[in-house]
Amino acid sequence: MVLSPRFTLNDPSLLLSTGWINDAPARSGTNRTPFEVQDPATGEVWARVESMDAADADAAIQAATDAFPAYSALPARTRARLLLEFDRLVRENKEDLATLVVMEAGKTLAEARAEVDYAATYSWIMAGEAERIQGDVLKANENPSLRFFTIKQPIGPVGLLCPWNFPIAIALRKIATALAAGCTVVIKPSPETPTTTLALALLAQRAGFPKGVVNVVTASSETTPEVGQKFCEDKRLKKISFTGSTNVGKLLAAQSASSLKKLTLELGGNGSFIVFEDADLEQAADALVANKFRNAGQVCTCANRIFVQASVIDKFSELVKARVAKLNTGHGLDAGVTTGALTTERGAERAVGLVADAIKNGGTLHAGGKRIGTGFLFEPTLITGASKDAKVYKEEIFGPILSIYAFETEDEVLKLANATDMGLTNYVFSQNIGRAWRCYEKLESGTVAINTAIANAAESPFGGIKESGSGKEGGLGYGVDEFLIIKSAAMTV
Ligand SMILES: O=CCCC(=O)O
Repeated sequence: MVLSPRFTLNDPSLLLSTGWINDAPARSGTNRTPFEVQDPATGEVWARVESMDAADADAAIQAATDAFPAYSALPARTRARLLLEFDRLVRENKEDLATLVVMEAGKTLAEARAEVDYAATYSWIMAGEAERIQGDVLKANENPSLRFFTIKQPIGPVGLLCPWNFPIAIALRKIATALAAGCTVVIKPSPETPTTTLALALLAQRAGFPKGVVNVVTASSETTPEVGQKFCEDKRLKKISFTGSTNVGKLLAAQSASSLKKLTLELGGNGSFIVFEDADLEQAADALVANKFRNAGQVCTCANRIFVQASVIDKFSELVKARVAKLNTGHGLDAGVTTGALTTERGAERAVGLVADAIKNGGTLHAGGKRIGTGFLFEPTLITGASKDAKVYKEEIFGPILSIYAFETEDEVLKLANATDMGLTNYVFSQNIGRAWRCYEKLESGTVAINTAIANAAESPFGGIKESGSGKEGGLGYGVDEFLIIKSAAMTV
């Protein structure tokens, strides 16, 4: 393990470099070379983590399978108490978890702390969900002597596949929901961000979750495809919850076909941020900059296509430009930094290509546009006037690049916003309540945020439509239902 001198942890035991199976550090059976974890802001390697493969995943799945009967039989209140202790430990270790998030994902410390707070809203709400899992009693409509019942039961051991952009929030959201439902888990973090997931597994153990309930398979970028395939094809796992790209989501769906596994897929977005001439433009500009440059733009719910009504586009663009000029890009642990790094080298290179393509397609660059330093830092970038042939319009940007387009009418912008295969999150800024409501109803996305950049919270069900995925996470009942089966009964009285 290489430990960067840039940081220390209050509890150094939280930094693990192996997988985690049956409540113990787990090495790969095939002795592969451990994979490297880079500091995205500098490119330095600061940790090496066990590279596990499909055979190691098999052992983790067996551990979750063995633990399932006893764990799923625990009273809901016991599961709730375990989750509350887990939640307490996450909050108690907030600084260390946030530091790990900065070091592996490249966020600023403020963003990483906010991510830990956000993550813990899921462990908190899921503790309550454990006790709210109930069934129904129904009288038969045609036959007075028949009664129907339903009970909800945990679906079984589950596989959780996580991305690198919210290493703690997405992992904890999935783990806590599965545990509330009574499922045991095998989780595979992204190769870029394994250490926060491992710290969570250790905290789950400290919270008292029984052996084998939470298992972690740390795969490298080389072994990730075989581990993903193993999760999908192995019949002991009854469900996969995946967050990541639409392409990988489609691949996992195809691989899961042989076992007809239940899937929750949180996939890519290409959301619109619509600013009408009757909007509070200052509020909309603040929200846009907060939304677009959060985590250097690497958020599936980031606005991708910014549509501004032609009558206010110049004024609005100036407001945005002034705000972008105040952003300060750098290492997330350094004071005064507002915008961290892209998490991967390929992300930074892609951003370079997207800017070049936007300029080739008629765009004017008003700010940013370049990589900085030795790592994967990229300047917050503002472009106007690019055509709709530009990749920044057609593809999910996933970087700190903001590209603004003009529209004339409500009908026109709704058509433009919906003309995409994606349907995750759209944003609408207008002081006209009727217009805002019409947009909410007509926009084709799982979420519509109105006059706010905050689209998600643990109490609100989150999940896309169209090629942005299927199923929900969080929300009251919705997220936990994804990890449950409904069993019906009929009885003569
Ligand atoms: O990148 C997607 C995660 C979005 C969220 O949980 O707020």
